[in-house]
This record gives sequence, structure tokens and C-alpha cells, in this order.
Amino acid sequence: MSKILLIDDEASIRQTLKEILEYEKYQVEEVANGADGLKKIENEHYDLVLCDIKMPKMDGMELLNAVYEKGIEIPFIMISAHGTIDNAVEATKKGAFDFISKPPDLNRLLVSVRNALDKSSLMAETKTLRKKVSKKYEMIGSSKELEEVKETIAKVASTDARVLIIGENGTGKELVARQIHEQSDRAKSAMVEVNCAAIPSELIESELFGHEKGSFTSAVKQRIGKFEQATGGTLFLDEIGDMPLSAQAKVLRALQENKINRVGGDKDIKVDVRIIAATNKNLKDAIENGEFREDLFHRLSVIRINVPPLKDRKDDIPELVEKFLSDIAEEHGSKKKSIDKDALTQLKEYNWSGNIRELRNVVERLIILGADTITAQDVKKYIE
Ligand SMILES: Nc1ncnc2c1ncn2[C@@H]1O[C@H](COP(=O)(O)OP(=O)(O)OP(=O)(O)O)[C@@H](O)[C@H]1O
Repeated sequence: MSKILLIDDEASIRQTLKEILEYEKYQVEEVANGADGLKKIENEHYDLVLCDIKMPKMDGMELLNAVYEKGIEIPFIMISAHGTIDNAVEATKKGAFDFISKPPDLNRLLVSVRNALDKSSLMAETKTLRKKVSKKYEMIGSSKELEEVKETIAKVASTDARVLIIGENGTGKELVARQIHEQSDRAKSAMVEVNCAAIPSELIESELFGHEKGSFTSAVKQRIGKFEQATGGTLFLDEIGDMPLSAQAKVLRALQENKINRVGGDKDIKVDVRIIAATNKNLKDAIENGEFREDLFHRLSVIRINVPPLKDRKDDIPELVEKFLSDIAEEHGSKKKSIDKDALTQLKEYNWSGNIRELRNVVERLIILGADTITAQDVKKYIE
């Protein structure tokens, strides 16, 4: 049942609204001023606040400000007898969901309440999803090497600087890109990923820039490319070292001018994206071999982040193993297994050419095939 907080200094209005809302099966609590309202909002969860503007102690606008300043996400519907347009505009500018003048038109009020509650449940859902996503992309490990990577992420995230992430397969380059995006002002928009190695070279330009209908045989509809999809957010160009030279030229232009052209189109389209690229190749060698444009390399690598291989940060292994034991047990819906000290020592001795991805796979194998407490014998038997 949705819970609504009603704030108004007029007892008769509170009484009427409470009766109507309770009749509609909402749970309603009421207070007579903004200051008491703030206390309630801080201590309890409400799905919606219905709030008068002119009140003693703290008025409706002040309350709205205080709540949003504290970062509490809850929709407000403002109600006022002093229903001027100015009030309405100011309230909605400050983030109120709606503004209703007194005496309230009850049908309009109920529609507004319903819509605001829909928004509230969407907000809650987004919050849980975001928490789940950020848990999924958490970077585990406190070795000196990984701490340095995390520090660089924290420094660059809030800027729009382009970042080139370099590291072997499975070291966590995508995770680094996700962290930069999550910690940036662009986090409310999407991070769109393109795996440049996975797309056939004849399709990559259409994938990145989109195409107009009829621009090539299979272009039966107009299509928006990844650059446009990422507007306002981040575009992650994974395996950039595998991008064909013709596409490199176009990406360079997009980066220089913040404009793109759809394949078969003649219109320039402005794009606002932050670019993060990643590679496991040595791009300097690729430049020497004529496979990668030097000018593009410099454009992309304003900031470089080297993600060290797991064999150079073995101190992270126990924490990573612990995390994978929990995550995988949760995925399988089974009881979490433990691992003994000798088994961990054994894992630390291995050279992990497939890095963290390989470690995760080995832990999964050990969970399925090993004893309840995973032993060094299990590790020896199942590591390869
Ligand atoms: N520090 C870390 N903490 C927890 N999980 C990690 C960490 N680093 C990597 N992983 C996990 O290891 C796997 C591989 O990571 P990721 O895909 O980011 O690597 P990558 O370097 O982008 O790989 P590739 O070059 O093959 O694309 C993923 O499942 C990821 O969640």
C-alpha cells in the first residue's frame, strides 16, 4: 500500500484529503508544518508528499529544498491557495512533480497522485537496479597496483577527458570503463559499448554512425548508430586496436568536430559523448605497422590507464576468490563454499595468463567439483 505524507496547516483540508485518499486505499499520515514534515521524511519512508506552500515554521518551498538537498528522492505535489503561476513554475523548477491550486479539484488531484506514485515506484526500481549494476561492476582488490588504478579513475571520472585503457585480456578493462562512467556526471545516461573486434569491417561504420534508409542493400530502415545512442553518456570502444582504418578516419573526424554523418546521409549531426577506448594490443607497434592512425591514438589517449595483469598483483587473489565464491553461490542458488589457506596459497602460485576471467572460471569449477571446503588438492586437480 502506498504511503502518503500530507502537510498542511489547515486541519479541515487535512481531514478532507485524508478521507478521500484513504477511501482510495492509500495509507496517509499528516502533519501541520514543514519542520515536522521534514522530521518524518528523514525518519520514515514515504512514496509521496502532498504539501501546502504557505505554512508556519518551514513553508512548502523550504521543505522541498531541504529534502532535495539531503538527496532524498521522493515526489512532491504542491497545493496552495496562493496558486499563482509563479509559485507553480518555481515549485516544478525545484523538482516538484505537480502543482494543484486550492480548493483542489479532487479528480485532478487523484490523477496527479496516481501518476506521482507511478514515478515513485519507477524511481525506487531504478535505484535498486543501479545498486545491482554497481555491485556487478565493483572492482575488488586492494593491492598497491589496483589502488593506483582506482585513484586515477577517481581523478578522471568527473572530467570529460578521453581515456585509453590498456591491459591483457580479462584484466578488468571493461570494469574500469564502467567505473569511470558510473562516477561521472554522465552516469544518468547510458554507457554504450562497441566491441570493434566483433563487428565485420563492412558493418562497423553503420554500427558506429548509423545509416539512412537505402544507403546499402540491406539498409531497409534508417538506423541510429552507437555515437548517437550514447549522446549525453559514454561510448566505450572496446578492442579499438582491431578497428579498420577506414572507420578510424571517421572516428577521428567525430572526435575532432563532435559531429557525425550517418552512412548514406549528407547531414552533420552533433553528438555529445565521452569516449573511453580499450585495447590489449600494443598500439605503438600497430602504428609502426601502418594498422593504426597515430593522430587517432593521440586523440584517444589523453589519459592512459594501464590495468596490470593478475600475476603482478597476486595480493588481490584472496579478495577476488572470496567475492567469486559469494557471487557464484548466489547465481547457482546454492550455499557458499569456503576455501582453506593452502588452497589459496596454491592459487597464488599459478600464473593466470587469462587473468581475472580465468580466476573466476577456476573458482566456478572448484565450487562445482571441489569439496565443501575447497582444498589445495582440489586446486591441483582442477586448475587446468
Ligand atoms: N577487480 C575486479 N574485481 C572483480 N571482478 C573483476 C575485476 N576485474 C575483472 N573482473 C571480472 O573479470 C571478468 C573480466 O573482466 P573484463 O571483461 O572487464 O576484462 P577485459 O580486460 O575488458 O577483458 P577483454 O580484454 O577480454 O575484453 C569480468 O567477469 C569481470 O567482472
